[in-house]
Amino acid sequence: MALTIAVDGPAASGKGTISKALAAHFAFAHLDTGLLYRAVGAQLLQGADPLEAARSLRAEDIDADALRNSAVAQAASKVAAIPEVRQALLDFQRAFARRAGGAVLDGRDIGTVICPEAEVKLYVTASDEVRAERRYLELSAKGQDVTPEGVLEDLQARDKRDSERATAPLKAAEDAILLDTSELSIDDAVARCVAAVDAVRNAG
Ligand SMILES: Nc1ncnc2c1ncn2[C@@H]1O[C@H](COP(=O)(O)OP(=O)(O)O)[C@@H](O)[C@H]1O
Ligand SMILES: Nc1ccn([C@@H]2O[C@H](COP(=O)(O)OP(=O)(O)O)[C@@H](O)[C@H]2O)c(=O)n1
Repeated sequence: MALTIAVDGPAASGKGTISKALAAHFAFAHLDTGLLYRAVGAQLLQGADPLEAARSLRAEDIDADALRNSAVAQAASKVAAIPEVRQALLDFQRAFARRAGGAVLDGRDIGTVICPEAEVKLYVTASDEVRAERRYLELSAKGQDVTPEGVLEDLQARDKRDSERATAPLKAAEDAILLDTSELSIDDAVARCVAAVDAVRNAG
């Protein structure tokens, strides 16, 4: 049974890790929608007009590794507050969600705006300190010049901007399953999500 799985949550909560694992487990396609906003944010940093950048974005041009740093993340959350930018990225995400073989999308507004009809919605959280520690370890392992305090500030500033914006703010859909991963290993978090998806598949 092909499903759409929507995975939302704040920065570095583990939603990408869970989404990738769900896609591999169920042989569904996966879209990290944050990369779309990061790609537009990176172009803003190079002086481009964000709306032009969003309209001309080609998914195949996105270089994920080059986009995973704090400067691009901040720029992403700024362009993400522009309603026309979100609108320009909407059709691509909706088309992806309807793929015949099943799809997992992760972001901020997947369960609320992009795929309100998704059969499974997960909202992944973890405490600020845990998320900052994980992101700090991730970025410093890649050789980036980051401090734990700087990473915590980056996450909190983005979460505030993402939650308070008027268009498609970060929030759990009313019918989302909430998962706090603060005290869960990756394997345990993924196992719970697989079980949640299986419950829907078996009921359907
Ligand atoms: N349950 C977990 N326990 C420990 N580390 C985790 C867990 N989930 C994710 N991570 C790690 O935390 C970092 C951020 O996870 P990621 O999935 O990229 O978050 P998000 O997509 O929400 O930004 C990654 O380095 C990832 O390996
Ligand atoms: N569906 C989405 C996905 C990301 N975003 C924005 O893009 C930024 C980067 O998203 P991301 O998912 O790559 O960030 P992390 O959670 O991985 O740190 C977020 O802070 C949001 O501002 C969004 O507004 N809507």
